[in-house]
Amino acid sequence: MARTLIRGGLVVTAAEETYADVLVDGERVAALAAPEVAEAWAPGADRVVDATGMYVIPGGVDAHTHMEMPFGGTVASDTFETGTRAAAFGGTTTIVDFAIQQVGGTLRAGLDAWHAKADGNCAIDYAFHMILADVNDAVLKEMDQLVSEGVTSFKMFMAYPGVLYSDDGRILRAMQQAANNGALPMMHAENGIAIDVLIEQALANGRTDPRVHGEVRKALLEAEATHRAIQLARVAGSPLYVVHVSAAEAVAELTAARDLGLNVFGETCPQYLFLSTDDLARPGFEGAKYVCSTPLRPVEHQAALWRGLRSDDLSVVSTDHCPFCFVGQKDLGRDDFSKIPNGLPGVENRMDLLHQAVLDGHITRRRWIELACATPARMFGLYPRKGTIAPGADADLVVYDPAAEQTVSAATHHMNVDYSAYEGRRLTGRARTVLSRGTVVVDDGKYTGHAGHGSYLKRDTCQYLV
Ligand SMILES: NC(=O)NCCC(=O)O
Ligand SMILES: [Zn+2]
Ligand SMILES: [Zn+2]
Repeated sequence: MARTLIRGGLVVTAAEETYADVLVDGERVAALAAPEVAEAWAPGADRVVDATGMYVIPGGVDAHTHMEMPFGGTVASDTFETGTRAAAFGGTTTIVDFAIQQVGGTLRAGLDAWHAKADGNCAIDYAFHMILADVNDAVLKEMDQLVSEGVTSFKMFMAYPGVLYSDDGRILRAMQQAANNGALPMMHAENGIAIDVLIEQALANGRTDPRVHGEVRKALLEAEATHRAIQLARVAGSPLYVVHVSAAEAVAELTAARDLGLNVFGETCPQYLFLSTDDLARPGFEGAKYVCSTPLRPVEHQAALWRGLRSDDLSVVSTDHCPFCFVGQKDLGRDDFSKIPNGLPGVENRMDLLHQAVLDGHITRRRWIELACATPARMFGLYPRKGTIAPGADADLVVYDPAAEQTVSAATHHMNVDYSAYEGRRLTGRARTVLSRGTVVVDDGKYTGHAGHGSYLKRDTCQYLV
């Protein structure tokens, strides 16, 4: 089993920052050691990585991706192979993707289909949540089985009527089941029925361009659904994780719930922190590149999101990576914004954007690691195997250069999509060397991993409950 020594870096975890050498034995971290101890270990090492002037951080855990997701008559453009490779370049070493139940189908069939897409193709480790698209008695029983197989979180949609939507009764029943089997319900909280009325009215008035997507998906309808989801979870006695929170009013609902001591958690995504309705309103059809749901909000909402991230009313930053090419995919909605496939690319950019947030004073360095590595690992039952650097943990490690300058661009990114949502943005900080279970998968800008290195992770239940 190969031994690696990572020498001279500042080890940053959610819990502490310390100068230490990291000893890796095979797939695991063996120890964090003082230089004299590492010195004695070094002759037996197969590889020594010089991390002087660098941070050594846990690999990122992106708990919200959609590789190869079918949506709006097309399929998200990153495969598990291309998407996980891009994630590795960006310092993310674990993804939790969403398997989807077909309406009328079983959870088993949905999960098997996602295993078939991912198996043998991933550059980094991966796990699955399950999307419940058709809750019924049989599905409720199947949920228990999935929990025992390590699929311990279930996403439901209050949005997208006729597609992935669940009504309140179905949501309540699934939450009751989760209250019994330990699973974590996840919610896409937007009032989709009301939004569909506003979409129809906008189109009837000839308003077809991308900016209207942001206008009809109102912040109040995100807040209303967030409130309703929280009350349903209280009635069921289950915890709740609200995905891709974008509106200040929705953060206020989470704050109120958390002030009551409820097991209610919020996630936001880099696009809501760094982009806004100004991007949706770009000239011509450019705004289509920024169509996602929940939508980008006016820039004023960002302050509430940053505040929520500092106060832990928002506990996780995931990407909701769901890329669609501008040419051939986003343009399905050229004459009707409601036909633009929803989703943004970002799995490669998350760690760097959040590091920039550290430099900009929004969050501390340790909070960066907490939001992007430790808490998602805890939330989804992967800790301490993932999300930290400690003896016995998987050696998913990033040697991070905090001074490297980069200009984000589709010309240089590794995601399989023809545009970058952050094109031209200058960032300081970049992953230099990335290890996944002890194997160097990215080395100084070069990919050294391979498809199939990534393993499926069977997850425990949520480790973040109060
Ligand atoms: N978010 C988005 O726009 N697309 C992916 C599906 C979802 O998460 O709702
Ligand atoms: Zn969603
Ligand atoms: Zn999503």
